[in-house]
Amino acid sequence: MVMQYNFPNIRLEPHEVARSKTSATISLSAGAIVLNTVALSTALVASEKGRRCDYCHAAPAEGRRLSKCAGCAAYWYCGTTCQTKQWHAHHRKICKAYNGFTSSSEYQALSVESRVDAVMLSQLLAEVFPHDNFDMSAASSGSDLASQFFDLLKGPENHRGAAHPPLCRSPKSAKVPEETASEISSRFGNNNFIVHSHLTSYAHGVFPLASRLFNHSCVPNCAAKYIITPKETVRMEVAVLRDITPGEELTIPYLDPALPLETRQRALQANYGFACNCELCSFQKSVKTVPPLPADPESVRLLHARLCEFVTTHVFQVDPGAQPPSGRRRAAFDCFPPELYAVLGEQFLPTLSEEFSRASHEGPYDAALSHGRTLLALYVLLYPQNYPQIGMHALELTKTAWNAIIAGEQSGVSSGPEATRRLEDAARHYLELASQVLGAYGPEGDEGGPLEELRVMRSLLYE
Ligand SMILES: C[S@@+](CC[C@H](N)C(=O)[O-])C[C@H]1O[C@@H](n2cnc3c(N)ncnc32)[C@H](O)[C@@H]1O
Repeated sequence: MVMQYNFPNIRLEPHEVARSKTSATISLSAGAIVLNTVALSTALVASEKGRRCDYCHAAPAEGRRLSKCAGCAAYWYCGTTCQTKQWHAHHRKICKAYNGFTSSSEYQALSVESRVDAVMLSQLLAEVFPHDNFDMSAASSGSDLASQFFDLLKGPENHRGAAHPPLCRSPKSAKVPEETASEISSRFGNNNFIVHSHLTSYAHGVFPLASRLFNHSCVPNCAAKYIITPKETVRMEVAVLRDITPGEELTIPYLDPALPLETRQRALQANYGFACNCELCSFQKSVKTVPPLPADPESVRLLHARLCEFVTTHVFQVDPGAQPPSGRRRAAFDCFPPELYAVLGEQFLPTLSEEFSRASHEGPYDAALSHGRTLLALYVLLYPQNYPQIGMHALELTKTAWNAIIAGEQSGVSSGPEATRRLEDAARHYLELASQVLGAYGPEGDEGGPLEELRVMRSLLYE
């Protein structure tokens, strides 16, 4: 049966290599939500167990505690509503076996990430076949999430007949036939999302509609975010990052676009079976040799300064007061000068990020602001317009500039009103960028978070 998908403002269309793609049918503005969908199954990562409700993912309010399942003592809930819903959805088929399963050698042999997937696959099987009849034709012929799941493409590794992860099943539940487990598992790896709040990952989730609709690009024009509502299952919203014209394909990133080219290509090939040819990959592939970073600090400083200057000229005004760029992103890749190729090296971004993080916590603040400014330039170059990581980093820079002002005042060794004014200008400049980017991405995840922090910073800097 050919499934029909109808949505306002977007349309599924044939794609030459990816089976299908989703395109806009009307003009869309940055911030528009093109999909709002629920998960078929989710599983918290180990570090979040007991810190969030296993059903709705809400963290308990201050002074409140989660209560644990009396059967396995391994699932935690914010109340009986969530516990009952989870019990009927899948936990009744897993509870009695859970502890034996997680202490088994098969489970212990898995990587941390694969353990989460093994639990999620077990939950998903319980959910798709609530009566243990394992009738795949019935499960795939409806119009619900389960049938949408069966309409997904299989992952590349499963075409080679890879084994499915071990399954958790309570002794009284019927054993899942191998063929069924393999069939479901074959759509698992490449249709699996990392669920996050304020860009910190906390769970894995299967969202069949989102998987069905969106292809990958390392220069995506959309991004997924997650909406946590107490007593309900988590929802995914797909937000448009920039203005879109009718007919444009809508894409999301399957991985972090700022990862090194080789890492991205390897992961996309292994997990999804394709070679990415987006404009970022094409540009990075055209750079045949990435030179090592210069050894002497003065040359490194010059490299940072040139990167900031280049990005300011072509993409985004990194510093307040500079002339805004007139070019566009595409042109930035076309004219990226070989003298800057060293910044594309695998270690440049992680090292810079670490240096910024350390100095912004421990000081000195001028070093933090200097590293953070170069990191902003690199993010703006590598990530697409309004990508949420740019906004989060701009917010960190705002706070760092503010902390530098306060530290100067408190120590009594402030370097004068001119230096304070420059810091205030910088803080306001970063605040405006953070507001634009995070405003387009919109509310998501746990309560509070970056939008609340932006509100606080705005009142400190303008009131
Ligand atoms: C989650 S699905 C995306 C939806 C898919 N196009 C469909 O028709 O169901 C992921 C699969 O789509 C294909 N795909 C996604 N992005 C692609 C891209 N940029 N280039 C080529 N194939 C892609 C790959 O086969 C991948 O395993």
